[in-house]
Amino acid sequence: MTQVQEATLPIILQGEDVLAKAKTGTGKTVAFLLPAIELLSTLPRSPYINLLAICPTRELANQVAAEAQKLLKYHRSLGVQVVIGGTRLPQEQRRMKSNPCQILVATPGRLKDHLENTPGFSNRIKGVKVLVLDEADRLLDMGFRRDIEKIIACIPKERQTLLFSATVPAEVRQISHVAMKKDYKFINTVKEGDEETHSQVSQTYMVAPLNMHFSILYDVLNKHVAEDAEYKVIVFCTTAMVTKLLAEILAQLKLNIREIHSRKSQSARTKVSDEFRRSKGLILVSSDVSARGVDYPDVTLVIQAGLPADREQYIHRLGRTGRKGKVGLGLLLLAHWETHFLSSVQDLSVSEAVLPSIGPSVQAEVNNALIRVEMKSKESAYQAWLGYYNSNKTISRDKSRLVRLAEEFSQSMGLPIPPAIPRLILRKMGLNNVPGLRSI
Ligand SMILES: Nc1ncnc2c1ncn2[C@@H]1O[C@H](COP(=O)(O)OP(=O)(O)OP(=O)(O)O)[C@@H](O)[C@H]1O
Repeated sequence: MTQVQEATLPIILQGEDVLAKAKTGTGKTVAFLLPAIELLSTLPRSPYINLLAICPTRELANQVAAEAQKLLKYHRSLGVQVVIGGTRLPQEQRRMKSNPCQILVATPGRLKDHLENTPGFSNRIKGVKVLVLDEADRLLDMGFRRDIEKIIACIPKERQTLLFSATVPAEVRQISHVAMKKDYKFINTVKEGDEETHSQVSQTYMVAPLNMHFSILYDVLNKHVAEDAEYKVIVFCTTAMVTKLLAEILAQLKLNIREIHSRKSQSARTKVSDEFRRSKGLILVSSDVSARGVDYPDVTLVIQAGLPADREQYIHRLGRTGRKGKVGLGLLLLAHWETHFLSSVQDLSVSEAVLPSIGPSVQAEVNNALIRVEMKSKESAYQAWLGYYNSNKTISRDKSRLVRLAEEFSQSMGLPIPPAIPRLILRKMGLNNVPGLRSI
């Protein structure tokens, strides 16, 4: 057993509610599935759902269901099903009807959909004995909280609840009563004074002007690919559309690129995710859909380009490497005006790396690649970039500066004039009438 499994197993088996914090890649999934399955194996067979596990992303839900499937090898009478957004609802409804399983793994939106639209589902869910919130802090933050509260209102109060994450900010402990009994047990396997990240992962950051970022990324990736024949890299970007843009640029530069984000169809996401799990010699350019929980073995390098949403997201993204005690590398690439983020990770061992000197040939290659990338991708990336930084409290305070920075980003894509943005979108972002932005 891993440390978190050893620490939580006896307590969960006693029927207690548990909030557990353990570093990334240390086996939290088995830690909640194993005792939950043990409990289920003692229940009489019924058409009810007895274990409900909720995950913040579709890839993670698929992975947790696959892990459960493995653990059910010696419990043939138990079954697991997964319900996630982006797939056909009627298909899931038919599957649940023809083969009602006791274990359901779900993403919050689709689960709510079934509660509202699938006949008999709200009754089946009344059988829940164990509720798991995987990546609990994410599920309880503002983006998901309402859905989670609605779902919790539909399942029995008399149940066991398990919350797991690698990060448990103080606010999460305060609001955990939303899901758990007051006398829940908090199990923290990250020792006092120890970092929340792994010491075998070397963390560095670089600070450079935006117009150098694409060249730096290309240079760093090129060197890494040359140094490690078994390379397997994830490059995290701020938004889906910036992810798409970077994937297109790097693919033009002949790197072996795959792309994953919320604007891809779910079948494309699943295909890329499965391929990346199995393969080496690949670079996955990703939005935060891969930030948490997904277990891709042997990732050699994690790059975070631009400001991470917060400290927690930084830790989870970095945690895609260095899993199960393996070594790994992490690089955070920021512009000068993003360096305030560094204070939120100052207790982690993140050290500054020297900027690579970018030769004229690399610069020329990147410029050529930028010319070949479609205008539409650049326009969408610019708009998404503006939206992302506009939602960042520190940066959006000064709107005229925000517009200037967005113009820098646009120039870094080789555009002499920033693209125009639909008026409605500017209004939604609260940026209508801000000088320097063009609207259509
Ligand atoms: N007892 C064990 N011995 C060996 N390997 C294990 C053990 N338990 C789990 N694993 C494996 O360790 C890997 C990481 O586990 P898992 O994905 O559950 O980590 P995690 O702690 O949930 O990570 P994250 O915080 O990123 O979600 C998986 O490949 C899993 O199969």
